[in-house]
Formats: sequence, C-alpha cells, structure tokens
Amino acid sequence: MAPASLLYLYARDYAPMAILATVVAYYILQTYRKYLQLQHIPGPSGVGWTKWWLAKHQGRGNLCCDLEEVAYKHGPIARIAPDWVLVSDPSEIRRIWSVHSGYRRSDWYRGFRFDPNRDSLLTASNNKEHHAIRLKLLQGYGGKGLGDQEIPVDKAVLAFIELIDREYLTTTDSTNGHVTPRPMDGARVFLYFSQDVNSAIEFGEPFGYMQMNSDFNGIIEAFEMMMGATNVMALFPPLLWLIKSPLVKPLLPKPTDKTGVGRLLGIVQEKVQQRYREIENNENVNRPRDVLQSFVTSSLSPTEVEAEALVHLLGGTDTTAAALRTTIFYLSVKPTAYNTLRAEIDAFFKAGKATRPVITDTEAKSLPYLQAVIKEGLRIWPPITGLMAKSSEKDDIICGKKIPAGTHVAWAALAVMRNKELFGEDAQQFEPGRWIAAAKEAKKEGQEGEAARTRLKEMESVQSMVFVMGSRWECLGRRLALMEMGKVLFELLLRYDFAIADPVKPFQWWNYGFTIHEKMNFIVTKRDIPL
Ligand code: HEM
Repeated sequence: MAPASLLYLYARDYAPMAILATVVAYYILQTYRKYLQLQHIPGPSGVGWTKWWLAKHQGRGNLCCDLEEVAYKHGPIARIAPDWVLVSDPSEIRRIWSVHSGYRRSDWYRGFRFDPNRDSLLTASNNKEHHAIRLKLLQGYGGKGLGDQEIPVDKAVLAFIELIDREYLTTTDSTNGHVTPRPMDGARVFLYFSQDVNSAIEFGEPFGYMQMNSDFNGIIEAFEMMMGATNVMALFPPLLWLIKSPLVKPLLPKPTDKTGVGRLLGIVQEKVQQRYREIENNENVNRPRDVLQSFVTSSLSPTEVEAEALVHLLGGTDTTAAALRTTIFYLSVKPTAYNTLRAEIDAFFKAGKATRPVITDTEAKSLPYLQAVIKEGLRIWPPITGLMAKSSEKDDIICGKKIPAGTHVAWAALAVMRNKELFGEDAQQFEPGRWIAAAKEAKKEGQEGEAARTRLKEMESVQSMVFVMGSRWECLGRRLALMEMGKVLFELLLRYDFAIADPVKPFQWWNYGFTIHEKMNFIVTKRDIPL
C-alpha cells in the first residue's frame, strides 16, 4: 500500500482521538496554568484546581458566613477558586472599587442580566457604558424635580401601621388574661412595605401588597426560588449561553406569565408602554413626575427604560426589607439597645418635636441613637453580601501579593464589616452604642480627639461600603433607603413592642448575595402611649 493511503487510513481512524486528546491536553494545561498563577495565595484546599468549593458553598446558601471564615483563617487575601481571590482588607477593597482603579465589573455580573442579551445599570461591566447609563438615571434616583419622595414613603408607613393594626396585633383579654397571639412574619411584611414604596415612587401608585397582605402574584416567592440557581450559574459565565438557547428560552419567565417573575416583567412592560402612549397622546401633561416619568423623558430607549424600571424595583426591594427586618430582629434580642432607642423616640415624641402622623426625614436624622441603630443594623448584616467580583486588565498588587490581570476579586462582606481592629473586640455584636461612644470621643480636644476623629471617619467610611460608597457603582437608592429606615423604625417602635415569637428558632435563612429569611415571626403588641 502506498504511504499516502496509509496516512489517510491513520488520519481517518485516529483523527477524532487526536482532536479529543488535544482538547483534553489544552484543558489540563490551562487548568495547570491557572493553578500556578495564584499558587502563592492561601485558601481552602482544592480551590486552585476547580470552582467546586465556591459553587458548593454558594449553592448551600450560606456563602457569606463561609467567606467570613475563610477571611479569618487565611488572612486579608485568600484564594477561593482558580482565578478568584477574596479580599477582606477594607482599604484594599476601597482602592479596587475606586473610580480610577482601572477595575471593572467581572463577567460574574453577566449572570444577573434580566435579558441575557443586554446589560442594565446593575450588570454593565464596561465602565464607560455603565457611566453613560448612570448619568441618564441620576435625576430619577436623585429625586430632583420629582416632587417629594417623602410623601409616598409616609403613605406607605401609614399603610404599614394600618396593616399591623388590622392583622397582627397580639392582644390580651383584660378580664381573664387570655392572650390571642397573631404572629407577624417579618420575612414577608417588610417586603410588602418596600415593594409598595418602590412601586409608588416609580409608577405613582403602590402595587398594593400591604392592602392584599400577600404575595398575590407569586413574584416574591419566584424571585427567592431563582436566587440560588442564578448565583451558582453566575460563577460559570460560559454556561450562560444555555439560557440563550432555543431549548431553554421557552422555560424562562415571560411577560405574558400570570404569576412569578414573568408577571413582574409583564407589569413593568405594561406600565412603561402605557406611559409612552400617554405622552404620545398628550395625556400626561399634569402627571406628577415620578421615577418612570424621569426615565421616559431621558434619552433612554424604551427597551432601556423597561430594564431600568425593573432595576429600580428590584434594587430597592429586598435590600431595604432585609435591612429593616434584620435591624428590628437585632433590637428585639438586645434589650439595652431596644430600651435606649425607645427612650430616645419617646422623649422626642413627648416633647412634641415629631411631625405627625409620620416623622420627617430631617427629624429622624437628628436622633443620634436612631441613626446609630440604622448604621449598626446595616453593618452587622449588610443586605448585600454577594461576591460583587471586579477584575482588571492589568496585573495588580493586592495586600502585598501579585494578582494577575483578569483575576476575579471578590469581597468578604461580613469580615469587612466585623473588623475587630476598627469596630472593637465586640465587632461581632449588634451594639449601636459603639457609634455614640466613637462620636463622643471624636469631640474631645487635642491628640486624643484627633485620633478618635480619624477612627470615627474610618468606621463610617467602612460601614458605608454596604452601599459601595466611593465607587462608580455607588448605590443610587441609599438616600431613599435611609429615609425609609428612619421613618419605619421611629413610627413602629413608638406604637408597638416587638418580640421574637420563637427565640429557639427565630427564623430560617439562606444567603444568595441577598439574605432570604423565612418565618421570622414577631409578636407585636400595642404600646400604651397616647398618640
Ligand atoms: C438598605 C438598602 C440598600 C442597600 C444596602 C443597597 C446596596 C447596594 C449595593 C451594595 C449596590 C452595588 C451592587 C453592585 O454593583 O454589585 C447597590 C447598587 C444599586 N442600588 Fe442599592 N441598596 C439599597 C437600597 C436601594 C434602593 C432603595 C434603591 C432604589 C430604589 C437602590 C438602587 C440601586 C441601584 C440602581 C444600584 C446600581 C448602581 C450602579 O450600578 O451604578 N438601592 N445597592
């Protein structure tokens, strides 16, 4: 047989094997190369070879605590996957997040796209594109010329009080002492409140969750169910093409769905389209300027408006609800803090300083202990504890270690917020008094006061990282969230006492970047205070 034909036969029989062997060899070499690149960074065993550790802990739903442990065990920079590091040194994270650091959002953010084919403000990883969208939205979020955002918040606070009075007051019969308990599931009602606030500010009217007192279209439950899978998928960006495939597409939420996430897409789409119709027909000349109006009259395209309307709703719902219920939970198990806050609230109220029926934002901001409680509630358990991975196209030195370009740099939220050097030996505890003490120290004169002022500034700067302050991705709803928290805490604690219904098992929880609580039942009783 001629040599040429022999070659042909070999090629025919062995080509598939050769291709497979090349692919496997390439994969092994790549894996080995990635392993070597961060070999000098300590971390849990096996993380240099695969993402298994990260995916497993993410899927289990308590990654935030696992990352905190990794940070304590392995130091300010630890490896958590072949090309992932975890940073818990606040100053390094602030540098990485700062506007001129050269870092951008990593491909991890692609996993959170609502529309797999396009970005929104929350997922845009190109810094220039992100900045361009952000500029168009600033007016809407800033509230400039939008009327008073306090009005819809006040209405929602009153609706919340009405809901508690109607459904959740535990009462005692004065004749026989018989108690009728009506536990309030904080895991749900705070979400109803924040959904209603956000929808009212955005669309001019609330969705009506508090009136219905239920997740009537299954949106909340559907989102909570999706969070685990979404966070795991986000670790494997190449898999995201699956979502784009025609086989999977029909299974994804659609605006025509009657319930679940699709229903929310449908509601937002309807609202946006209706607004454009109103403008076209000259019907909305006297419409008060809500957030949607600001979006549709900006230079955003209708598709962008839909995406950003969704971001506004989602960005502010779980976060604020989690902040509120977590803070009330911590108060209810810390009598010293609870009593101090209530004394401050009562004194302010009795002195006739609190505008009725709902305290103003400025008044709430003047109450030092209330503000300390808010800061501490956000610090002890930040509403967003997700990886928020950034990456740079250039090599970097982080915590003195060389980090190659393209590495995913995540933060260990809980380790940062519970930093003992900064917040004190009791950093793991909910202790609003630390803010009061630090502010008092800062008023001292001389060198002592100077050091205390520097420390207080640092404490505030680190705490504000719960809103990624000082970065290009700073939360646009911070002012609104803090306003809501001040008003709700003041008005609820003025009227009611809160106690955890089951101190042995106060609630169930899962953490997928956001913390999902379940069955956080409070016993709510009316206080004996003349209003
Ligand atoms: C206590 C409540 C809140 C906390 C702790 C919080 C925290 C955060 C954090 C950590 C981010 C950065 C996300 C990232 O880039 O990975 C963020 C971004 C954002 N938040 Fe908030 N948020 C809160 C409330 C709100 C509210 C009420 C709204 C709106 C109504 C809102 C709207 C946004 C938007 C639009 C962004 C994207 C900003 C950008 O990428 O330029 N947030 N927030």
